[in-house]
This record gives sequence, structure tokens and C-alpha cells, in this order.
Amino acid sequence: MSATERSTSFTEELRSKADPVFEAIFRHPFVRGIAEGNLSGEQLAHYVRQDFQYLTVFCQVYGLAVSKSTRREDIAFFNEQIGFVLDSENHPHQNLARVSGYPMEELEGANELLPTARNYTRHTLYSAHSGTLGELLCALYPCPLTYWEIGLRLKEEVKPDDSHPFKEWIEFYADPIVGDICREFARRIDRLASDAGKAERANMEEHYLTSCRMEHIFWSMAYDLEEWPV
Ligand SMILES: Cc1ncc(C[n+]2csc(CCO)c2C)c(N)n1
Repeated sequence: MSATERSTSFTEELRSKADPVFEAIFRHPFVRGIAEGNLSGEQLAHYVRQDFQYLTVFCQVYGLAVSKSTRREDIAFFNEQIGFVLDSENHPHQNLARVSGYPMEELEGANELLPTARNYTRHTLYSAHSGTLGELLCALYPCPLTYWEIGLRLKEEVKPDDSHPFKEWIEFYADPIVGDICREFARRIDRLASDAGKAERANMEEHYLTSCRMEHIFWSMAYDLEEWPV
């Protein structure tokens, strides 16, 4: 191998295997609705109610990641991310809530997870409880990664100005801070994958691909106003 060539990393391989799911996410009518600014108040409220609870579980899973960590720099990263989710991710929610016309207090007060949000959060919790740190991180990584890629694409396509209803949402996820979070995930996952055996790497891949598919159906849950049938 020449000095300029390098082999494909584990996370690059995962990203390329998940490409059809990423493309389906970019074409999803909810994501297109963010670009075009034409989602209904009910769809936006439905998303924020579920996502608020989803992010609570995300923080719990970071707590489990801390309990599986031996390196202080990993503990520091997960601790920082709990702060990011609790404080910074309020901003995109407030943007959607404002456009929806529903008060944030009502959206934050919902307490029943709908089938898809329940399914997704149980998947991340299961990966955390049953798996290694690498397996857990592979279940979480598609969360920042899909939003970062959506943010970048929409920013490039829409170039939102002050009149765009979802300018803050798009700019929040297109911010280089989210790109840095993704790089921090990838660096750790690649390190853990290189120390993992075949079975663990297979679980890492499965958890990652499942989370990508869950991201896709999470958008459908909001777009279709999913409810428990009974
Ligand atoms: C369903 C769903 N998936 C991903 C995100 C975005 N997101 C979740 S956690 C996080 C930061 C990780 O530390 C980011 C960017 C969301 N809000 N809701």
C-alpha cells in the first residue's frame, strides 16, 4: 500500500452497507417536509412528543455506556453528550413546537411511547444491557449520523433564510459540532471493532443497521400519526 492509500475503516464499511437506508431517509416525506416547510402541526407535535421521550432514553443509554467504560476520555465524552442532549437538543424541538402551534409544555408532558418509538428505544436499551461497549455504540451511532447527513443535505439544498420555518432545525443539525460528535463515535467504534472477535463485530453491524432502519420508521411514525390500534 502506498502512503496515500488506506484501507476502509469498519465505520466506513457500515455506512456503505446502510446506504440504501440512508437514501430512503433522505427521500422520506417527513424529511422532505422539513425541506419544503409543509408539515402539519399534528405531524410536528407527534414527532416532538415521541422524540422528547426518545432522548430521555438516549441519556439513560449514555449512563450505561459510562458503566461499561474503562477509559476516562470515554466517560468524559458520554458525560458531555448527556449535557448536549439535555440542553442543546431543546433548540430543534422548540423550533418544531413553535411551528406546530402546540405549547412545548404539552409536548414534553406526553408519557406513552408509540409502537415505533418503543421498538427503537427497546433496541438501544437491549444493545446496552446485553452487549459490549462497541455493540452499544453501534446502536447509538446512526442517531447523530443520520441527522448530521440530513442537516448537511438540507442546508446545501434549501440554504434556509430567516423566512424558512425550519431554519434553526436545519442549521442545528448541519453544525460542525454534530459532525464532531459523529467523528468521536466513529473513532471509538473503529478502535473497539479492531479489538473485537467475529461474533462481536457481527452484532455491532446488526445493531447499527437495525438503528438505521429504526431511524427511517421513526420518521414514518410521525408522518403517519401512528397510534396504538387498541
Ligand atoms: C429519533 C432521533 N434520532 C436522532 C436524533 C438526533 N440525535 C439524537 S442524540 C444526538 C446527539 C448524540 O449525542 C443526536 C444528534 C434525534 N433527536 N431523534
